[in-house]
Amino acid sequence: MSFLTLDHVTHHYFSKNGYTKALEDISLSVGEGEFIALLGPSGCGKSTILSIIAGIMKQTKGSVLLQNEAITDSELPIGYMLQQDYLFPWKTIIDNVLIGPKIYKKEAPAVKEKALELLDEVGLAHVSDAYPDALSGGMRQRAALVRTLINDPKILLLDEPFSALDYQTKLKLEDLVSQLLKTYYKTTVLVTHDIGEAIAMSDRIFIMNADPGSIAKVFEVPVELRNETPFLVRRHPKYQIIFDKIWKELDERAPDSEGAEAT
Ligand SMILES: Nc1ncnc2c1ncn2[C@@H]1O[C@H](COP(=O)(O)OP(=O)(O)OP(=O)(O)O)[C@@H](O)[C@H]1O
Repeated sequence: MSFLTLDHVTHHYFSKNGYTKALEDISLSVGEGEFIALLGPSGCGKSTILSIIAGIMKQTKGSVLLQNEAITDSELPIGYMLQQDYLFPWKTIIDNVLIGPKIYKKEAPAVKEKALELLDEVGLAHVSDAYPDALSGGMRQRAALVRTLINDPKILLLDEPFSALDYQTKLKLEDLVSQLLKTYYKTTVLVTHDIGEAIAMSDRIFIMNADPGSIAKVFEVPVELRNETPFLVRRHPKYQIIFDKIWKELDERAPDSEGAEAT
């Protein structure tokens, strides 16, 4: 059964520069606990999809359903993790993590205990009383992840969350995030430009067309890869096969590709 459904979603932007058809008839469904990735050329509407799922903006046409019902904002069903961590510099890590429960009046000793437990799981227990500027980029992103998870979102939206990190930190964080999301059985939509990251973390990968944004192709990541950690996926013999197929699909869609010019 579908947990998250986009049903014939179309979105048009109207601005002083005119009118942009950002998304055209997007239909996709994500199962509970499934991890999907959206890959596609710049401007194909990946972030627009996330904003619509998050309820930050309303689609022009179509519907977004959670367990077959329209999403309401009453119970914090969506968690968002972005390239920037947006931690408040004047608050300690634990207080940053507890912002959601505070806003939603769900502060309780048990929630703080859970927050400390999650910080421990991501290796940040020792800096719970530190301020964000004392932490490295990778540590800050881990804190941002805990800040999202403490609200127990039904869906997690990851918008290029590792793209500002150095390569080694990024690989380590992919492993940690992947393991944590599997443990908590979170349904996740990742937007990335990194094919390797999409393969390493996802169950299925949606390749998008631009102008207007639409789903071009869906790749299922082989089950043998899904059972590995993201770091080890990259060493699996099947990794290069799926990487090459996705590369070819994206290359055909790149604005300066020979394939695109030939059509
Ligand atoms: N606020 C806006 N007003 C007008 N047009 C917009 C707005 N936001 C996005 N667009 C346009 O909608 C289309 C989709 O944009 P979107 O940012 O969702 O793409 P994307 O795939 O996330 O791009 P990138 O990979 O570069 O982040 C683009 O043509 C973009 O120029």
